[in-house]
Amino acid sequence: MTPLDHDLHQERAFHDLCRAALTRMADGAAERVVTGEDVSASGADAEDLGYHLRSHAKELREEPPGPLFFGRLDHTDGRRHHIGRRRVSAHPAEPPLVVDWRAPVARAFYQARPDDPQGVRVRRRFGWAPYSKGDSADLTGLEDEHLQGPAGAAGTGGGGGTGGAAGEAGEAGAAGGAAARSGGLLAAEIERPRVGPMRDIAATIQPEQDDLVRAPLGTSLCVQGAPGTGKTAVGLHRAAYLLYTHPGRVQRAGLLILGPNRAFLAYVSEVLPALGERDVRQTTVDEEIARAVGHEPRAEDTEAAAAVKHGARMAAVLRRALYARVVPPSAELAVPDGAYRWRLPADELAVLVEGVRAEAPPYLVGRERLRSRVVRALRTRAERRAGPVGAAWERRVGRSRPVTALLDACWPRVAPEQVLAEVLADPRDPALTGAERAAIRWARPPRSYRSARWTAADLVLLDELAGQLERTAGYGHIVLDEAQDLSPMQCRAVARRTSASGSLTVLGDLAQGTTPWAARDWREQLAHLGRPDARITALTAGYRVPGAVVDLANRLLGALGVDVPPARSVRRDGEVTVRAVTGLEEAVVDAVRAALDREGSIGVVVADAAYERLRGALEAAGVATGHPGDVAAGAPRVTVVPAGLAKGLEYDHVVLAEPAAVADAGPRGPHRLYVALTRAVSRLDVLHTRPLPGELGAAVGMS
Ligand SMILES: Nc1ncnc2c1ncn2[C@@H]1O[C@H](COP(=O)(O)OP(=O)(O)OP(=O)(O)O)[C@@H](O)[C@H]1O
Repeated sequence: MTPLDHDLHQERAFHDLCRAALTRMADGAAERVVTGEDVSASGADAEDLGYHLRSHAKELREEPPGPLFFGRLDHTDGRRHHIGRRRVSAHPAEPPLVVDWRAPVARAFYQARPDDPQGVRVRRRFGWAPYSKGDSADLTGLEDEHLQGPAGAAGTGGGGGTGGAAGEAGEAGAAGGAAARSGGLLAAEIERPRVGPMRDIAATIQPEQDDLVRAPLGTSLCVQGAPGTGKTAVGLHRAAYLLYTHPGRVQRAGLLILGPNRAFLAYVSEVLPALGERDVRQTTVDEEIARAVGHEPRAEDTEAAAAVKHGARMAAVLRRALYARVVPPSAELAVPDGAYRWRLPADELAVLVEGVRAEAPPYLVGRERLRSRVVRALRTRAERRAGPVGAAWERRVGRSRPVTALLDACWPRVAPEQVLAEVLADPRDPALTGAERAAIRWARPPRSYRSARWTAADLVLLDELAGQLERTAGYGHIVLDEAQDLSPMQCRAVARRTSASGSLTVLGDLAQGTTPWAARDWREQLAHLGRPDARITALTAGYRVPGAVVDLANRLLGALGVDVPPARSVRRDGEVTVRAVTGLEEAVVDAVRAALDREGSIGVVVADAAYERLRGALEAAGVATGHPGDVAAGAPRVTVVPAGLAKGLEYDHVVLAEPAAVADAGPRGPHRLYVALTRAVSRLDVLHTRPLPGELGAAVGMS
């Protein structure tokens, strides 16, 4: 038996031990569900404890069948830790057999280097055969990196990793990235073909990513990351890390993941459950807003109207419209009280109204504040004449008809819909130009605000008004993906949902901004997000896109009008072909047929307007196609993706049909083309009948 066989044998036996321990943990948790419900003191405790035990037992039962560890640390002091996606222990009181990757002791797995070994002698990575539900995990290889010790330098022991990739450790990849340097198993994982939904990267998080994942809870971060640098992965792993590290605080305060669209959310939906976190809300900004305001968009804005409505000035416009109904009283207030009648003159009331208005509280808080100031003034008068009064008196006077009538006149209750309907029926705010007012003015105002048909941008404005009326309940932490695409008004909606002590993880790429209002500067966007001082970090090492594709995409950067560092790929593989063709449909069908001969997913990225035509051509040729984000088992391998939906998605093989049509679609067309070009994990086929758009044509000409 070779030393490698011996090690593999031992690790397999250890894995069997862990598997048995996990089964016992699941059985034990199930048993505690029963006893926990019996022994609790009160019904409420039993319910609470029962809930926690039940979800723990369920979690353990639902533990995916995959490998229970992916790494091992041998420390110089003799300690040894296996590291996996969740803690496994033979007994709760004993040290764990497998340490959760989020535990402080696991950090060195991601951060230790030969020049900073952090007490680690050997870092071991494991290679596992691909597995699916119902299979037991099969250990096929391992790879040791000696960070210190007799050899004194990094190198491999073992070998025989997944896909025969081990044994290449120490080789510096084209980009010289940490991943490329540190071995075959890591490179094999990064270059693995994509099938089904996005997977977690707990086994291969890179040091610069780990720094972001483990940043303290109170730190708001902004990650400017080139395509495929792992922004989304970092955001999701950070969410899992925060839930593990501060379970009480984060769960109580709430954690929210916001992504760009449903297809994207479907693609990433499996990552958190695979990391043991099943109860995190993942939604889009638009859906979150629609849910909060209780409306669906039922009308469309013109481009000009949407641009005005999404602009930052609308916050003040709405505020002015809302506060226009706060007016000084026209007469004195007189409140009957038994034999007395307490009075406050109009000028004194006007001072109270102005005082509250100047404090700028949320509108409805202001109304109540005015009520209590009025009552306090009445109380002073009453006590001067009739002696002390108590809380019951204050409550009675505060709710009396004259006081409520005064409030209704000076600081009336109002619904967000009412204010917005007034603004859109007759926009007058001087902060808007005549053209802007004309753009948002309703052509045919509805009879009542209740029957208004709101647009998507209107919902954002309703949400803004709701936030001006009452403080919005905030989350403890929000992970916001593709944040460059949010308008100032959408940013404000996110800011409102972050509690005062809460924090944000803002992920995005200014070069991938495709909405008309996409940000060009992070500091500005962060100010709209209410976190102007958030730490901005750039990620440039790309784990998705092969070097050849990155080089091509980087040539477009100059034309995108944003200042971002170019990406570099840590991948050693990848192919790009650019072909002028005469019939686009036939060329796409041929390219897809050829791609189907190889492993992995295939995305046909097309201009939005060409979606039906090219999808029809593929179906007519007998090629089954799926929808973006359809990651269910058995979904077709080929997806036709309108460029407008391509954001955040990835496919092994991308066929990009007619880049000029993608680039021509609106002022942000070149940014869309940049997104489309950077979806390929292994191979990119560019097919064109029209001349390639400027920068791309020049890049191809040069290469
Ligand atoms: N450390 C890593 N190890 C293995 N795979 C990684 C690592 N980091 C990122 N990846 C993979 O690279 C791909 C791109 O990651 P991700 O989607 O998070 O990037 P992104 O920066 O959000 O990209 P984009 O801006 O283009 O949407 C994913 O398949 C992800 O799993």
